[in-house]
Amino acid sequence: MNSPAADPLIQVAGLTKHFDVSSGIFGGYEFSLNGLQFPFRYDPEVVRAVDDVSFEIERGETLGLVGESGCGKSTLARVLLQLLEPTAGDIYFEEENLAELSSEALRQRRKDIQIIFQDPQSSLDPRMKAGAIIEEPMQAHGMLDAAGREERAKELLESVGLESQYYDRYPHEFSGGQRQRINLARALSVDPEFVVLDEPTSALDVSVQAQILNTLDSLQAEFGLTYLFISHDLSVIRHISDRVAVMYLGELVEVAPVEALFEDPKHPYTRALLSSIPVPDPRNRGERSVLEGDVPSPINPPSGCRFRTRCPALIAPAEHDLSETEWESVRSLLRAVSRRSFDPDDVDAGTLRARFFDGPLSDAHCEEVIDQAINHAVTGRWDQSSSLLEREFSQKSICAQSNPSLERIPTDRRVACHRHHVDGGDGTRGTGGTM
Ligand SMILES: Nc1ncnc2c1ncn2[C@@H]1O[C@H](COP(=O)(O)OP(=O)(O)OP(=O)(O)O)[C@@H](O)[C@H]1O
Repeated sequence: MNSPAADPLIQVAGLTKHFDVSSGIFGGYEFSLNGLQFPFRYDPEVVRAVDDVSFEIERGETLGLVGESGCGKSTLARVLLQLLEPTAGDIYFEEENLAELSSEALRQRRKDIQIIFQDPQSSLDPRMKAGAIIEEPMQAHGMLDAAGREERAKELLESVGLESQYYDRYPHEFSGGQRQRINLARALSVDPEFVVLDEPTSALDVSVQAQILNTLDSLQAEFGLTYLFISHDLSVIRHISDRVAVMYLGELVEVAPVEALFEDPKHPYTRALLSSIPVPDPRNRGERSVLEGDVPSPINPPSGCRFRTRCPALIAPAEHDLSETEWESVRSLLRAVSRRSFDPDDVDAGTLRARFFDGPLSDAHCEEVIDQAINHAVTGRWDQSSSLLEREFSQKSICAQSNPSLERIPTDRRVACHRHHVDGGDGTRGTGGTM
């Protein structure tokens, strides 16, 4: 961590979770018999779900965690909750390293960390009444006697916006929003310090969502709770968070106070995410999204910056002598070829070139490469075209050569982007234009 938080409740250092998904019973192993190599080699396939993630959560704050589906948010939450063992890294709770606790101390600590899942239905046992559901964790931790637990369960029902007489009702007698409130009461029953909310409102109607978010706000104040709020819904994240961590392909790319992040996103991925929020303007019907292409596989993520294959701000290779406008045109061609976004039957080399470039490039080598790449593309040789562009341009960019770490930039945030790790930190130095 670059700089410790004022009063961190949770500190996460270099947290990593990889899943071995090698197929077959011998997946992940290489055989050798009497020094001879087995004729088949099974390369381990590893999903890099969470990779070297470090952050802290201050006591009493809500840290929002946002990112596209599959970027590792839920895995991170499960590792934090000790539901999954980390591959590497440490989690400190009130400065205690959870990995170093005895099993009894860890059992006690588990009480302090609770989770609320997305689907309020499946997490409630249909055969149990609300009261018993809320009391179950207290019983497991030996808290209070039966009468004390009942009293506490009834108080909690009221704290979460229900009525104490609901104590004897079964889950099917409640609406989706009410069931999520019962989950909240159950999580709060053991008096936790930290609650992970994993898409807690995604399965609910919009009007119910807002009510639950308001309840979460008041519960935080009443019980002094610290939240990690996971969502892919940026408007929910903006409503609830004090700070926001943006995750892409297993890594954190930006961590910033909520308003700073929404008003002035620094990482190109954050910018792309924010610009894909639908604009509620009837004249502007386009749901503008600059998030082009698919998320690469976490089994084989791109070298260097993992966002570089979709990044509209890829930095020009230092060895090329291109103007900003020229590099922008090269970048557009790179993205168009990798997305195969034109039909080779409908376009000849001259027309395609004119779509991206005003005239010949000032760098003779680049000019030659672009010519070849365009010729490959218009004859349907997509792979040759994209590997040539990848080799001559993308791979030579610093973005492909080293993975930018999450560094504090001269504002109030941390960003993992080479563009911001330069003097001034405004991300505009060097060839490549502004983002
Ligand atoms: N048990 C597992 N075994 C193998 N791969 C897994 C396992 N759990 C998650 N993954 C993979 O890890 C990556 C991260 O998944 P995760 O569910 O953490 O992402 P997420 O951001 O929470 O996505 P979503 O918003 O869709 O829930 C994905 O590629 C997923 O397929």
